[in-house]
Amino acid sequence: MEGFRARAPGKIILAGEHAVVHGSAAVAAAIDLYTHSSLHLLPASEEDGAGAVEVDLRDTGLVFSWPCARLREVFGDRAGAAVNAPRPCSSNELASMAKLLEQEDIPEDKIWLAAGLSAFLYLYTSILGCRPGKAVVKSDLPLGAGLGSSAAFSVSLSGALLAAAGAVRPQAADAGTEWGSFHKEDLELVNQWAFQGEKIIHGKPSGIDNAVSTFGSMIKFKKGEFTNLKSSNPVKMLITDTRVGRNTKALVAGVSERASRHPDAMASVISAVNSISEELSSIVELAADDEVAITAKEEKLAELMEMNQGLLQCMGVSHCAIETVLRTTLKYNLVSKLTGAGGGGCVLTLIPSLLPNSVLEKTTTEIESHGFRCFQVKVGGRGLQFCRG
Ligand SMILES: Nc1ncnc2c1ncn2[C@@H]1O[C@H](COP(=O)(O)OP(=O)(O)O)[C@@H](O)[C@H]1O
Ligand SMILES: C[C@@](O)(CCOP(=O)(O)O)CC(=O)O
Ligand SMILES: [Mg+2]
Repeated sequence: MEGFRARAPGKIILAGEHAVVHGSAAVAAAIDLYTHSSLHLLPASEEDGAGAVEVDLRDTGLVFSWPCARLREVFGDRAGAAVNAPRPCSSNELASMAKLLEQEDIPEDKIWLAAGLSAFLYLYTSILGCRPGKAVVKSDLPLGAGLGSSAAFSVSLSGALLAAAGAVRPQAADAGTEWGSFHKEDLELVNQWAFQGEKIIHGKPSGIDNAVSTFGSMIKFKKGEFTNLKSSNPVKMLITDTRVGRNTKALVAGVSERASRHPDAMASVISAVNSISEELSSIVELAADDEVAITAKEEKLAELMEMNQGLLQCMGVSHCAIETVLRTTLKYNLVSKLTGAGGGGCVLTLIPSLLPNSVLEKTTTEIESHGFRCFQVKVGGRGLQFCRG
């Protein structure tokens, strides 16, 4: 039985989250934590309508399965309908999926999974129709913590599903690895489908998370368009997961509500964030080849991150756990900002290249004494990759 495996990275947002939903520029980079999706198509049974679509969500320990006949009742038989023309999920389809999922007895403490399951069902049936198959999803990322697990989920699933449908052609594996990529136009198709999945999970996504998860690297993103940033010096970040659960859809909606209550003030906040992202993106690309130049560059990045954090607070998306991390790192002269939707989740701390290891260790120990979890990631790596098996 042939298998299709895809992995897509999570991301950090260095500047511009939330404001990017309202048209501002933002800067994001892929990180070396991945969501893996694998897919096996099962032979269609002779008896029409037999077989099932199953998804095993390893991070939650839950497996869901729907008879193909039941899926045909909900979605119709749209096999191969418009694989090359991604289209949004209609409100009728969303309502039908919600009804289908009501019968699943999702545990109350995992009810947030319903959004991911709807995205799965929509992507699966849109790309492959209602034919039997089994998908397994597993992630290195904390889910719902600001590191783009929803985009990595939609991108890796779209990659595996489109490869199984024969709509994209995987390239040969890179030397020394089992992973290869896709041609640029294939990545664009994956990205468009993944955006439809993000819409189901986020409500009103900007598209930055699925773009960086698909294409990798570090990007400046504005109104659906993006450019690659060539960072000549590595950007080192400490990530703190506050472990405070939150939901991107609710936070994005909260910022929009604040914007409709205070349109002029919020327009100024969004415009200030745009200037910060534009300046940050040009600083990232500056070539700094001695210690003095590197330090000057890092000081500017830190100051911009600090200003961005202040504006995120203005938008109402900080949290007391985030503020605790900010206060702790400030004691060691280090600057932090939330990343992703905020309201809990993860915080970034810029690690200057000359920072003594002992200071980094002390900072980490003190942050973790509050019950938070710290880790480091590689920034700006590959996007979606694929292998068979
Ligand atoms: N590996 C996964 N397994 C199941 N659902 C997932 C997975 N990754 C993401 N999701 C879905 O995405 C949602 C989290 O997305 P979101 O609130 O945008 O946070 P983030 O993208 O920052 O992790 C989860 O509630 C779930 O519905
Ligand atoms: C808040 C936002 O800018 C980023 C959300 O990222 P995450 O889902 O919290 O990883 C929303 C978006 O751009 O779609
Ligand atoms: Mg998300």
